[in-house]
Formats: sequence, structure tokens, C-alpha cells
Amino acid sequence: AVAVVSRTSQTNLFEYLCSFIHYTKSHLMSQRGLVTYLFDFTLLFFFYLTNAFSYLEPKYLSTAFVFPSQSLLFVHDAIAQRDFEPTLPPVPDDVLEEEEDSVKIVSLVKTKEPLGATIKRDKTTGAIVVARIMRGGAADKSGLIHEGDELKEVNGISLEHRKPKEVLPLLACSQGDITFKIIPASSKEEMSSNKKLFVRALFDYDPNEDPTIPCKDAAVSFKRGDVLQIVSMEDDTWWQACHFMDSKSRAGLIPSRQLQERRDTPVKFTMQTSLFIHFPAGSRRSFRLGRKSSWAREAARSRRWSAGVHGSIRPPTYMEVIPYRRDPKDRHRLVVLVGPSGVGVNELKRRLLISDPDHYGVTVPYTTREKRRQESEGVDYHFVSIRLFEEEILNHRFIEYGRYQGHYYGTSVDAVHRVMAQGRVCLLDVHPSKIKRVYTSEFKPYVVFVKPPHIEELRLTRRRAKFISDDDDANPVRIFSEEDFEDMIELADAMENQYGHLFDKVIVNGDIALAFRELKAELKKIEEAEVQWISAD
Ligand SMILES: Nc1ncnc2c1ncn2[C@@H]1O[C@H](COP(=O)(O)OP(=O)(O)OP(=O)(O)O)[C@@H](O)[C@H]1O
Repeated sequence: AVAVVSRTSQTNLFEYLCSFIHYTKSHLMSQRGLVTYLFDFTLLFFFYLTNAFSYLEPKYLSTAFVFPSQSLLFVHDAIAQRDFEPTLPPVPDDVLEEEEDSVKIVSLVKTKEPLGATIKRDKTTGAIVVARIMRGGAADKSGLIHEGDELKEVNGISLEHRKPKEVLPLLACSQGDITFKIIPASSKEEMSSNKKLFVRALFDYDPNEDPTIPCKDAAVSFKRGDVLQIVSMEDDTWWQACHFMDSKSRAGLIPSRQLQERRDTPVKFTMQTSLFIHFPAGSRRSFRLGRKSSWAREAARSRRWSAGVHGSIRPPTYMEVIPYRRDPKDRHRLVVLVGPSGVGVNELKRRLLISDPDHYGVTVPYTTREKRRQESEGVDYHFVSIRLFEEEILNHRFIEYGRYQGHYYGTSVDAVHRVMAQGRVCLLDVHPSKIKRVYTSEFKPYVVFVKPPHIEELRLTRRRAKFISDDDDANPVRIFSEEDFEDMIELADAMENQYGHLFDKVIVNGDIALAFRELKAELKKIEEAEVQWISAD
């Protein structure tokens, strides 16, 4: 039996017998006697029936006949010392990191028996793929090779540019350990139908705090803003993903979008109607840097008087993103600054412009009102006719626009183009509802949300700050009131809840010097980053 095992360790019959003998050892040891003898004899008879003896070497054969019980124990001991699991060769370390999720290393112990698989050359890719798996063959029994799998290597020999007839001898000759490097058909399908899918996580996830995770060790934790590569979406509840930037990261389970949406309670929000209805431009801001136009003030006033709208939205979970590698010749990405009125968007924009006037630029707005004496065309505004302005509205040329005292004011797409064409970073200040308007492949917007700090810090930092009041009084420039602070925080929360998934960066504007430094460093980092992530929308 020892000889049998060493010759055909992979023969199912003997693996079965070995484990059978192992299982009955204690029984044989403790109950020597007639029953044991009969048992051993039956076993030998079974050996005989299955032609096993034809493999036995004579010395074991004779022992087996004379002292069945002893011989069986002897056989057991000999067998028990052997390791019947074929030793698999180590996984080659030349597997590219990038391939790790899709490449499978399969090791089989092959006999003279054929592999039981046919191969063919894929006409489009030229790759060698498994055409057919014969039922009951070695490949089929292994359960590790499937039809459609792409064979990359056999025993370390690359099959690239090889014809099937060149590959067949490699497969036929191989005996003993045979190692395949395979791209499984399922992962190929996933890759071709979905290419590589990257998402930005829009929530924090810690598997240790998730009682529903099937296996904590197999899960991946992440923070809001992390970019994850989705490896499998086959399961409706648990996707498989890995961190993109972390080369050591392994794929693991993350909650699927469906699961996360199901268990997240919808976020309640309060938004002011007028922001969206009477002033679709949402233009509470001045079109001129540091100066609030009266129509924008009217918009803000209207917003304050309007009734709030209460609603609920599902918090977004993942946003599909695509990698973008900026060529130095490419235009800069559009930088969009958003935030509640008075938070300091204009202040930050002003500081950026002063810090590097050649690098940053702002758009010149359009208006239908008369040019004033001190104003210049193309510097303060582009002065255009009502007909032209309305035509441009119909042509969707405005990112946002509004009307005040019978005059139109608006920021056009062309104005953004003009700044970008100068090789500058265009700083655009719009209501968050307009972000989607600039979500184009040419603008690749980078959205910064300027958020107010806690109310105590607002009180402290804005003690001497003056802002242009929405109130209809003679002197609209006044200091912030407690109500202004509360409004600012409330509106910031509502914006974040509704549009937070569109924000690439959140900057808390407590100390203005710190906020400015953080913003500038962030913009520089983005410009220099090898890979940037932009929305796939
Ligand atoms: N971090 C800060 N600390 C102190 N003062 C600040 C800070 N940020 C902004 N300010 C001041 O607050 C006032 C309002 O700022 P700013 O005009 O930039 O607000 P805004 O977000 O553009 O709002 P609006 O569009 O309504 O003008 C300005 O006087 C500005 O100098």
C-alpha cells in the first residue's frame, strides 16, 4: 500500500482507503480479536477486488496475507507519515500588482491522464483561451479551470503570441505539478463590460462597527473621500473592493450601494424655495469680486423671506470617478467655490487672486443694463442686449443668471472658457445647484465647499468683519448679527446634505489665514497630482 500511495497519490480510491484506515486505527488498536481480524480480512478482500494488489510490492503483499491485522497497522503507520496533499509551488512573485485581482494561479498534480480541456485562440485578442472542459477530466475534477479562462502561462512559460498547436505539447508533456496563470472568464467579463470601476466613498465605513458584515477580517474599511476600485459587484449586498492608492491593499468586502442606501436613514433638509424658483441662478453673490451687485442682494433678500422647504433625500453612498492624468499642455481644471452667503467665498477668492494674479482668474459677468461712466466693457461686465442675453439663455450658455430691476446678469460658459484659454485657473463662485452645469469633461471641476466653523468661532473671528447686508436699509454694510451666523450654519448644513457628494474638498473657514493656506495648498496639490479623480458623469 505504501508503494501504491507513492506511485499514485492522486488516485481517488487510495486516498479513500488511506483515510478509511486512518479512521479505523483506534478501533483496531483497542479491539484486537476475531472482530478485528474479520474486519482486516474484509478490507484485504476489498483491496483484492479493486485490483489494488496489482500495485503492491511483494514484501508488503506477503505480510498482508500472513498477518492481516499487523500489516494493516504497519500500512497505516507508513501512510500516516506521508503527506498526501500535493505540495503546491509558491505563487510566483512576478504577478503584477495591477493583475492581482484578475489573475489566478492554479496548480494541479497531473498524471498521464490528459488534462481534459481543449484550447483555442481568441480571434480578437489573440489570447489562448480554454474552449471546452471535458466532464470528468482532470481540469473538470479540479474545479479550478473553466471554459473561457484565458491561459497566460503554463509552468512559467508565457503563452503570449503562441498558437494553440505550440501550446498543446506544453500541456501534454507536463506531468506532476503543472502550474497555470489564468485570467478567469468571469473577471474578464467584468473587466470588459465594466472596464475598471472606481468610486469615491461618500461615507466613512468601519467594519468593526458593522454587525451585519459576514466576516470582519474580509472587509475593507474606508473614509469619506477615499477612492476604491470595485473588483466585484456580483453580490447585491456586499461588493468587493480595494483602496486604489494603497499597493498593499487586498480586495475585501464593502457594503453595496443598495445595502448602504437601504440602511441609511434619509437625511432631512430644509432649503429655501426662492433659491431655486425665483432666482434660478441662485446668485446671492456679486459677479464682481468683492462687490455685491444690487440684484444679487435682492436675490438674497428674497431668499431670507421665503418659506423653507422641508424634505428628505437619500444620502449618496458612492460616486463613480475616473482617473485623470493631466498633461502639462492641458488646461487647468475649473475651481468651483461654494458656500453659504457671508462665509468668506469672496474673501478666499480675493486672496487667491492677489497671491498669484497670473495663475488665477475670474470670469467677467454679462449684463443687459447700461454701461456706467467708470465701467469698461469686458472688465467690469460684458454689456449685451436683452435679445442676445435671452438667446444665450435659450442656448444654455449661462451657468447661472438672474434678473434685477428689469436687467439680466449672468455668468456664461464662454467667460469660463476665456479664462481657461489664458492658461489660468478659473475660480468660479456659484450656488451648489449649478455645479452640475459645469460637470463636463472640458471643465473637470474641482469643487471646494467653504464651510462656517462652530458658532463660537464665527463670533470670535467675525467680530470686526463687515458684510453687505441683505436688509433694505440705507447702509447695507454692517457687522454680522447672531441671526446671520445661525442662518449661515443652517444653510451650510442644508447645502452639505443635498450637494455634499459633489464636493471634492471641504474647507472650514474659521481663521481666514489658515483657511486660505489650506485652500492654496490643496489647489497646488491637485495641479501637481499624478492622478486626479474626476466624476465619471
Ligand atoms: N475667516 C474669516 N475671518 C474673519 N472675517 C472673515 C473671514 N472670512 C470672511 N470674512 C469677512 O466676512 C465678510 C463676508 O465675506 P465674503 O464677502 O467673502 O463672504 P461671501 O461668502 O462671499 O458672501 P457674499 O457672497 O454674501 O458676499 C467679509 O468682510 C470678509 O472679509
